[in-house]
Amino acid sequence: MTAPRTLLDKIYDRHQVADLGGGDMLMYVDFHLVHEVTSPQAFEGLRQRGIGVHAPGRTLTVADHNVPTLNRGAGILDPESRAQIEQLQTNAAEFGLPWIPLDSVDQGIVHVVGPEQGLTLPGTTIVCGDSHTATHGAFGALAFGIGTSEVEHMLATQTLVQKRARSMLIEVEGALGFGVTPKDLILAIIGRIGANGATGYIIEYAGQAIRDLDMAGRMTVCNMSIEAGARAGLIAPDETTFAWLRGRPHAPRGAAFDAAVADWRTLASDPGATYDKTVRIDAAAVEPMVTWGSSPEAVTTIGGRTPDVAAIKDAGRRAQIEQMLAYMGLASDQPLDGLAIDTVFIGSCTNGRLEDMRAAAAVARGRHVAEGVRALVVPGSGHVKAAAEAEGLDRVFIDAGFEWREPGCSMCLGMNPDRLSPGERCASTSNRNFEGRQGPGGRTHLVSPSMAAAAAVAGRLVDVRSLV
Ligand SMILES: CC(C)[C@H](C(=O)O)[C@@H](O)C(=O)O
Ligand code: SF4
Repeated sequence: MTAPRTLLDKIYDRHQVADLGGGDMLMYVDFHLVHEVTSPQAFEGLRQRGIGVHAPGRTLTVADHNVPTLNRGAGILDPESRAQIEQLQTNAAEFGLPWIPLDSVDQGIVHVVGPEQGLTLPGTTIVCGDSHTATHGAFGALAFGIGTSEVEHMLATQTLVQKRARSMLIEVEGALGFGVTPKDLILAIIGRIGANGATGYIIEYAGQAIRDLDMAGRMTVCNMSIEAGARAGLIAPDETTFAWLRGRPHAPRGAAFDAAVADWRTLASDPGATYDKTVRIDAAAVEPMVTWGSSPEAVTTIGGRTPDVAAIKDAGRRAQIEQMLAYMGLASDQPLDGLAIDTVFIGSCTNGRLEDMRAAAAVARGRHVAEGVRALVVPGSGHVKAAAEAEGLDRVFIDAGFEWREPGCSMCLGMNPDRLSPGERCASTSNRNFEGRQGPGGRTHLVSPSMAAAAAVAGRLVDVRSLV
């Protein structure tokens, strides 16, 4: 009898091409997603070496970070952004790779596009020159971000040198309470284990609360694995996964789909499989969360307060927290509920899916954005946008005073025109609150889509549960 294996072990075993010794393996990678930011030097490297792309059919190029979300027909005004996107398009043409044009309904944030197209499949390996590639782990795919030199190695060989990561099981038992979302769950997990809590690990999320999540929720959770330091996050594929994938453009079809499902069912971790570390979370204890600092671990419940600086014994830690509070324009021991905000951003690869749009629209419906607040809703892809519009969500948002934009990374990070001004305070559904992330001097509070919509209508951070 073979020893019980985890989902991660099974994916490693299926993809190991060669044992390189010293704990390293050469890993076959099934799919490579490529965006405009981390690929230019990789293509240049191939050009200099006079080599092509090994598996063009297992590669997809799409621009997302630098794309404008308004007046796209007018072209890209910023010369650097324009050059970067044109370069990706040129590279795709030169190396014979599929490219999604900016005006295609298929365009969107790479981590929304991959699953939507059925390119993200259980048991596969997926990489992208982007840290939030962890998103795809929601399907039981081993998906992780790589650096530009690895992008070049991938393009040339469809393989990577990898060390087997340590495994961490995060078991979330029970059910999430009313008004509590997958975003709150992952923020609570990061608050609990810390921004480096999973460094060196790949997390498998399991337990009733995880099984109960829809695919959008699972993607939200896996997306932020990297914010806990993990290389990747994984969730065992189940009926929810299979139903979501059926009929997707690149998923297997007909009998091949059924055969694939039979195989995918074998991927779940075996009973008795062991992990290097286990963390248990009680779902019922999770509340709507909001970050107060410039690290995702600087998080508390909406009813919570900023840390009481005087009570922090460790001088280094105290200095760090004082620095974060100063950047955020917050005092020690200050309540978060009621804090006035200037801007709201609903979107990103964390929360830019149809289910997120619906959650935000449910709060926005029949209400209005508070005086003086700028509120952006940015669907994660053209398909999310079209599906939301088919349900009339665009009207709900527009009638409520939100701006309804074209898909892209948008205000998740300041690489395109959607930015915060210095000192501006934003309730954001994105995944990082680092200093300057949404624009120099911008102050980011990470929240769920419903909490972001609640902040927009109230003009301040507020417990969404008090609005319903
Ligand atoms: C630009 C890209 C390399 C970066 C990443 O790796 O994640 C970005 O997507 C981000 O979210 O910070
Ligand atoms: S939406 Fe944000 S986190 Fe996701 S890929 Fe774009 S910049 Fe990175």
